[in-house]
Amino acid sequence: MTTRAEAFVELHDVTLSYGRGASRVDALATTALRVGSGDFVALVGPSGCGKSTILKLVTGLIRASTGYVYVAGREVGAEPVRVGMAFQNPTLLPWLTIRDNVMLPLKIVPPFRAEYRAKRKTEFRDRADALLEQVGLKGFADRFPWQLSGGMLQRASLCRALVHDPQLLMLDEPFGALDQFTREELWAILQDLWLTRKPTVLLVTHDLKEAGYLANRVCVMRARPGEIIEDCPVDFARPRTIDMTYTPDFVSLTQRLRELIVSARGGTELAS
Ligand SMILES: Nc1ncnc2c1ncn2[C@@H]1O[C@H](COP(=O)(O)OP(=O)(O)OP(=O)(O)O)[C@@H](O)[C@H]1O
Repeated sequence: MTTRAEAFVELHDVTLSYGRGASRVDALATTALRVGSGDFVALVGPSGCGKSTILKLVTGLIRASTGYVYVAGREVGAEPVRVGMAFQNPTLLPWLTIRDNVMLPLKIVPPFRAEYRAKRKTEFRDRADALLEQVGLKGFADRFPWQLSGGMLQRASLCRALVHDPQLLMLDEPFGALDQFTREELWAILQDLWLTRKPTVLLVTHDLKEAGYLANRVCVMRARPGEIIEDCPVDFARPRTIDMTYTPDFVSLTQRLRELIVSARGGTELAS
């Protein structure tokens, strides 16, 4: 088995094609990506450039056509890695309370599963409640998902993604369905969660301001074939604020990212 020590996540000369023959889609051309432990990397680019494909490769949902994917120094799938995930749709279970939804990974993911059965439920409950308090949902633990707004559901979904202290947090457009004000509130909450826990984060987003606010690096991709065309460091001090997003340096970063995506699309207009 191949091992790799240096980066927490590494795509080493990976290509990925879906399907075969006439229906084959080359989703990723030769791609290299290295993400250090505790780093926060955003993937941005036009629709269909392969952002979600990279997340699927890193979680082991699909296998690279060529090349290797390493997570925690081992080929993906070789060793279980604690992963937390959040998507555009919060996907909470409607028949469980918010607290029980947040505790779900502790019932499923080893080693917590065994500990849960061994009656550490009270401790786990406190852990879920502390997280809910950190994201401003104190007092909502006993409610059901249908009783919460979209922004509150997404906060709960972040708690569920983090409750088992994942080494790797995968976020696929987690705030894409929310209004701008709620989204900005959640950026602050996610930054706070990341600063206190420091998981390695891969964030897929179409929102360049979101990428610049949250990430330490923004990887810009282009489509057909999908590839990373630029890896931009983002050096603004933490904790970042919404005011920072109006500074000239931040505006010029998002402008540059936008120009890269416009040229990657091969056009002069950008829809979003
Ligand atoms: N299961 C599949 N079968 C065939 N083609 C696929 C499959 N999944 C993705 N693709 C194709 O692979 C390419 C990359 O898809 P992917 O979903 O990774 O892009 P993306 O950058 O996440 O797009 P979006 O921003 O629209 O979500 C696209 O051309 C897509 O149509």
